[in-house]
Amino acid sequence: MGNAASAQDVWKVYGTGEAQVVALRGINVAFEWQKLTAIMGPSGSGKSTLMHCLAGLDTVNRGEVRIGDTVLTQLNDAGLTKVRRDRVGFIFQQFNLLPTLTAKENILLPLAIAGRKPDQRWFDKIIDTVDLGDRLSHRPSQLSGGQQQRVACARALVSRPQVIFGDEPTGNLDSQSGAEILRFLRTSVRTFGQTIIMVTHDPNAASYADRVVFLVDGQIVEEVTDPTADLVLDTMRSLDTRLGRPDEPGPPPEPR
Ligand SMILES: Nc1ncnc2c1ncn2[C@@H]1O[C@H](COP(=O)(O)OP(=O)(O)OP(=O)(O)O)[C@@H](O)[C@H]1O
Repeated sequence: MGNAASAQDVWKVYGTGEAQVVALRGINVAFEWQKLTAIMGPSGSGKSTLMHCLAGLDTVNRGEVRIGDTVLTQLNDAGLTKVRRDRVGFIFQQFNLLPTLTAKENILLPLAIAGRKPDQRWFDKIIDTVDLGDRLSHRPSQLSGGQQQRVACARALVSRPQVIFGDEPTGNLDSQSGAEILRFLRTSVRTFGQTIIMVTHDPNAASYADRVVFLVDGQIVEEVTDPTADLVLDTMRSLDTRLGRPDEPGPPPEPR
């Protein structure tokens, strides 16, 4: 059944002339269905850029990005909007909840925007799993950071997207709240068959993943499966002493 998401020879360049930054240099990577995959790498290595390109939040200069069988890089803006609305979910470091809406309204907002009706049984199951039953009528300001992120996780899951993208989903949380979110993400994958791709700086967070891919300077240089935090940490350390920017950066990307 193919892959949940993939990038083939993807290049991303920001700016022009002196200010030009090549953020992605010919990325080839595929993400399996029903797996939790972490993307790691040093600051500035291109993790967020890769995630944004995979999720259709940003365009690429060259190469092909797919969600399922759909080639995102062939879609126009309207097509990309539809993919983002109907087929992917997002969890951000800053939670990104609307302050004037209750937890329940925030969770149901993506469905409301898409004009879809919530499946009550599925909604109840998610609320039960994130343990928010007694907080549904609270506004974000009345919730702790961990509770707000659980609302954001429920919001991402409620529409049953093909892929959920997380950008440092535990980056703003203390270790206990972070662990709750990570356990929840893993449960979503194992129990509900969700596919999740998350960017993280944290070896402990990455250890919850089925697989970790490592970026250095816009290239995928390593990956590990069934990682432990120690293995992730060792791999991160070994990256520091390996591949810097290649002498031959390859053909310059053609602007789209
Ligand atoms: N909008 C932009 N304009 C110009 N350069 C950008 C832009 N966004 C990112 N970059 C550059 O692209 C490179 C990759 O950035 P990106 O944010 O993807 O890295 P990252 O690995 O997610 O970093 P971090 O871990 O610090 O968040 C960096 O050199 C960054 O400065």
